[in-house]
Amino acid sequence: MVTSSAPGKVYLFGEHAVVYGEPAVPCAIERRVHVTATEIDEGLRIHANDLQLDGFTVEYSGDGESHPDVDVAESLVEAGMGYVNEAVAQARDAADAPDAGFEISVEGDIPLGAGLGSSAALVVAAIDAATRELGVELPASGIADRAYQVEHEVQDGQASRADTFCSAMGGAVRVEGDDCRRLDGIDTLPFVIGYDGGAGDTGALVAGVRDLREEYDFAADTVATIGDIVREGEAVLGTGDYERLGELMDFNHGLLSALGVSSRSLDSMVWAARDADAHGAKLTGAGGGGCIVALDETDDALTALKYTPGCEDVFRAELDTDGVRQE
Ligand SMILES: Nc1ncnc2c1ncn2[C@@H]1O[C@H](COP(=O)(O)OP(=O)(O)OP(=O)(O)O)[C@@H](O)[C@H]1O
Ligand SMILES: C[C@@](O)(CCO)CC(=O)[O-]
Ligand SMILES: [Mg+2]
Repeated sequence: MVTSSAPGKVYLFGEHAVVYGEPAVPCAIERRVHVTATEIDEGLRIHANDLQLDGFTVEYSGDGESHPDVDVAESLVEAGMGYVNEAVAQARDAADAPDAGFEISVEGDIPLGAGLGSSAALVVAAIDAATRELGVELPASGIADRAYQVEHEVQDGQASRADTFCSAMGGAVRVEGDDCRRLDGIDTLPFVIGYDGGAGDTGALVAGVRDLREEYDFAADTVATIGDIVREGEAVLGTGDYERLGELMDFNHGLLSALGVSSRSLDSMVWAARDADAHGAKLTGAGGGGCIVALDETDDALTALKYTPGCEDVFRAELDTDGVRQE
């Protein structure tokens, strides 16, 4: 039996534009998904107690046609099964053990579908735990690569390497197409996260941006401008100039909003943080609902968000310099 964990992330800059080859800077945060893998004779049995609806938890067999006997949206179940099935397939491939059976248990403290990269953390931790259980130790970069294949597959070809690379490596990273690297010397950033309790449909949101980009040259320019913000931002990152970083985050949020991926609750959390004198604030991840990230080393944005209608949870998220690890 092996347990591995991997962190979620926030985007300092660059989500959505990264899908079109612009750079992005995601940062791992100290919120993790833990996956325990135990080799069994055959098949795949999954325990996912976080996949809850109306008090039901989901347990299912990943093989065959059987679906869990609970009242959960089919799409949720399919996605959940897809991530674990494909992660296990990657582990079997890496260990050259095509028939290995697994019992997999998943638990985490990353809200699902909220822009904090729970799917990437799940896939990265699952590949690490399952390969180790089979006696194979992959380097973090190898896990990142395989985890990307899984997200790409499950999300119908609409995934960048950003979430999976960040979760596998930890820290602040820079991703531009296939070029992925860790940014050295960034140990701390004062992230405050506001969560509206909702979720966005990543596939639909990415498709919406793609359509706008195809329809309007100025939407394509907007995506390219996000790339300019990222290039400016990465130059500022090492200096610790939070004032300028925040200004660039604000600009990035405005452009994401123009691309149609913000929402009323995300906007009101962003404004609550700004009104409380955060250096800057923006949505993180696919958008549509879920989380915003603000930069503030005082408790002011934290307190303001606590009293913001539509904000269900607010917490500080330390930058996690550790990526995937065995527990
Ligand atoms: N702890 C968990 N247990 C079971 N399934 C999980 C868990 N965490 C994530 N998942 C799977 O990942 C899906 C969420 O992935 P999705 O990409 O939609 O959102 P996200 O990764 O949280 O946010 P984003 O990709 O915008 O950063 C869930 O619906 C579920 O299938
Ligand atoms: C919206 C997006 O840029 C980030 C989702 O966390 C999609 C991706 O990069 O795969
Ligand atoms: Mg995801």
